[in-house]
Amino acid sequence: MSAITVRNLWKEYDERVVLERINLEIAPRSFIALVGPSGCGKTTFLRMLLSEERPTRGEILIDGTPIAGEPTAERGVVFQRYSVFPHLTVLGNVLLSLEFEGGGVLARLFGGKRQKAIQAARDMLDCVGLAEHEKKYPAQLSGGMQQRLALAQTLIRKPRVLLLDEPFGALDPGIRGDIHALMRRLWNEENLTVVMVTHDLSEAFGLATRVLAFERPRVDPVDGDRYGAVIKEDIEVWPRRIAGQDSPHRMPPVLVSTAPFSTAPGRDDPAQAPGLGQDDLALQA
Ligand SMILES: Nc1ncnc2c1ncn2[C@@H]1O[C@H](COP(=O)(O)OP(=O)(O)OP(=O)(O)O)[C@@H](O)[C@H]1O
Repeated sequence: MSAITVRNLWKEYDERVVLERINLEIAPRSFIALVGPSGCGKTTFLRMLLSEERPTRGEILIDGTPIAGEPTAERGVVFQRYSVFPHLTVLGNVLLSLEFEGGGVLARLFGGKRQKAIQAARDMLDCVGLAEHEKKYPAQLSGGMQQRLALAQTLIRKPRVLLLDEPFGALDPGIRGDIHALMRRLWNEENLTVVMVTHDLSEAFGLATRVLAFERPRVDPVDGDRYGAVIKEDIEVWPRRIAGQDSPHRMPPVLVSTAPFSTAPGRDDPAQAPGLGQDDLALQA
């Protein structure tokens, strides 16, 4: 389960109303796309789901329980900017995520636990198509590969809710097709409810089960900050997509890449394999 309930949510910054009267029921394993004009509050909404921002009014519940006041492992996030650590290898980045989960930045895994963690990290890298690149550093990866690494870092912690803030916005169209296929597969295979902010309508309709459009319905000509955005449109994508039953051939061909997810060398491949890093915790087992 990972149903999200949003009740009468408002967000104001000083006198500025950004969002108002947001009411929403998100079913478990939905894939929600948030679209809308720049500045209408999409990222602010996502940050409230993550607890990086607090609502001015209203509440957010996951499975009927109000969300914790700070980010927790049940909610994972991937941003447009690459969030990987440049001085760690691919494997080191994923393993560090598990070590953080163990209890903050000072946590360390030892012995059998560490071996298990390394195996789990390798399995996750295999899942996102980076198994052959575990010894490389982020600078040696393409943009698409770095975003796959960011996804692996987040998913290794087994979040129930995955929050994506324009995660593929910086990728060129060919690579986006590959990572869309990966995203579709992860949503189908993992037990995830996904909320994704995007400016790309074809991405929204190509991946999501439901598209929510935020917009300011009222404008005060004297006080532009008086009214916030609301959910103006709430569109269920048709034919209906169901997690675990979705397959690329059911989707409108114009909206999605039909290219199968591939780990073969090519445009999304890095240059060279580097040596091992002395400071990489993953490789000190
Ligand atoms: N910490 C903050 N303090 C004050 N104002 C903020 C803060 N964070 C966001 N805002 C304002 O809230 C509004 C909504 O911002 P937000 O980033 O959520 O919009 P968005 O829809 O995600 O925009 P974009 O599509 O351009 O990323 C903007 O006017 C922004 O300036």
